[in-house]
Amino acid sequence: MGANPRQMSIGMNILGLGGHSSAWRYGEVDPLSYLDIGYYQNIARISERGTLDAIFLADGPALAGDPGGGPSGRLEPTLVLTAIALATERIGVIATASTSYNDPYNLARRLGSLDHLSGGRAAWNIVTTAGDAAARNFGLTGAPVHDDRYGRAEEFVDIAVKLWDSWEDDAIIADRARGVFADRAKVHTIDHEGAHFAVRGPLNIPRSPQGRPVLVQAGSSEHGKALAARRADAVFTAQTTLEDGQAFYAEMKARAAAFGRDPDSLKIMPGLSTVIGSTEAEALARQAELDEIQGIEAQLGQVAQRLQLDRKHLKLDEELPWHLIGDALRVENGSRGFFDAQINLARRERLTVRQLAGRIRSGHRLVAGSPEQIADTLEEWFVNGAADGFNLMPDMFPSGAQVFVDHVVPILRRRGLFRTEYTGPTLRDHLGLQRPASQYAAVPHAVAA
Ligand SMILES: Cc1cc2nc3c(=O)[nH]c(=O)nc-3n(C[C@H](O)[C@H](O)[C@H](O)COP(=O)(O)O)c2cc1C
Repeated sequence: MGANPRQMSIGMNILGLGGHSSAWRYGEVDPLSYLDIGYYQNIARISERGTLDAIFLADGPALAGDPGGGPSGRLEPTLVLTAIALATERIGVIATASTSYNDPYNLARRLGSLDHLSGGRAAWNIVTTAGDAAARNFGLTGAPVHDDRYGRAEEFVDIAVKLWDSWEDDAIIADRARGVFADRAKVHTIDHEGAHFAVRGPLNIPRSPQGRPVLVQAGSSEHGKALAARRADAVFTAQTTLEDGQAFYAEMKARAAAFGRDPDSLKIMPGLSTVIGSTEAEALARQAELDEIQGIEAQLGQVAQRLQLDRKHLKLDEELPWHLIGDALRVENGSRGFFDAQINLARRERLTVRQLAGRIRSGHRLVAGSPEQIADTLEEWFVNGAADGFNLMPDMFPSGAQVFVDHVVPILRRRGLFRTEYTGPTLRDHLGLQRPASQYAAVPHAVAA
């Protein structure tokens, strides 16, 4: 019997009412659905019916964008994902949370609790949060500089892992007769003293069913890649061309190996924005209708924001103002990952601003096509060393998730590229990741009574 064929992982990224910023105007759901837990639970049930790996929620502790232009706020992810976990049985739940605007003990506790409540299906998408809007909600005048954000993030993640490990797997005894609930020698203080934090521990909940929540990292700068290579189980990334995807994939696998890790223990999951029709023509018509509703001005505003350019410098049918696009310093306040992905695409293909706006949606590669064409592009990246899986951003919910599950998943299954059923209860099972042991196992160091 040969080894199980390599199969892709697929996440469903519920971005508001859809990846297209005008989804709310299309009328498929009430514009306030992004505040209705039933809306999220419905998409999660559809995605679980398609045996997807996880529901993913992006996040930032600030109102993202113009409140007048559309539903730009977000409910707090761990609360939404708890309700999703209780409405589903297998699908994973990935919560984005910032290392810049949280503290390690409370966040480790919140995510550890989600992992317990979901039966081992939780993950943390680690971000450092670019932009001044969030900073100003926490007493700062602007975002901490990129290097400092990541210095804090590295220490933050190490503390969270120590806290999740602070109860060994066999710490719980629960012997009613003898009145012994846990083995004190297997519940450890972590005694962390670092540049940014001092945390004694232990965590006030035992180790979770999958050992620890899965760690996802989103951010493709040098610092982002270094953190992912050392610590992450998966990387959510934003490459827009197969070549860039292959280069990033090879680099990340090599970086993980350089930390002594099995390269397969780090899953590379590029984002993909989709518009799916029964034919390519139908998909393109749907995209054109949404773009028409949105208007080119709003699309240009998104390009300008991601490239940290003033809108007035963008000329619709000309190339980007290359003389204004500097080097890494320009993304001090943005995301290097998104910046590079768009610049590389525009430069390589000499795209006009209008063409670039039509190729990118929610910061990611946009493909509009039939179910076969969507399956083809997923297969192309998966078999050609550019992805272990994908984080999907359909143009609109719930129809965008429904059509993927009903028409693309069956094709992927027929091609042997995707599971037909869940083979285990935890998110680590879905992603093919090992269950990590506690770093304190067999360490003679008991918590002070
Ligand atoms: C694919 C991808 C997804 C991201 N999602 C978020 C998010 O949900 N919230 C957030 O604050 N930052 C998000 N970011 C930005 C970074 O995680 C983070 O804010 C960081 O400052 C910039 O990352 P980078 O410069 O390493 O790319 C994302 C970045 C990438 C590449």
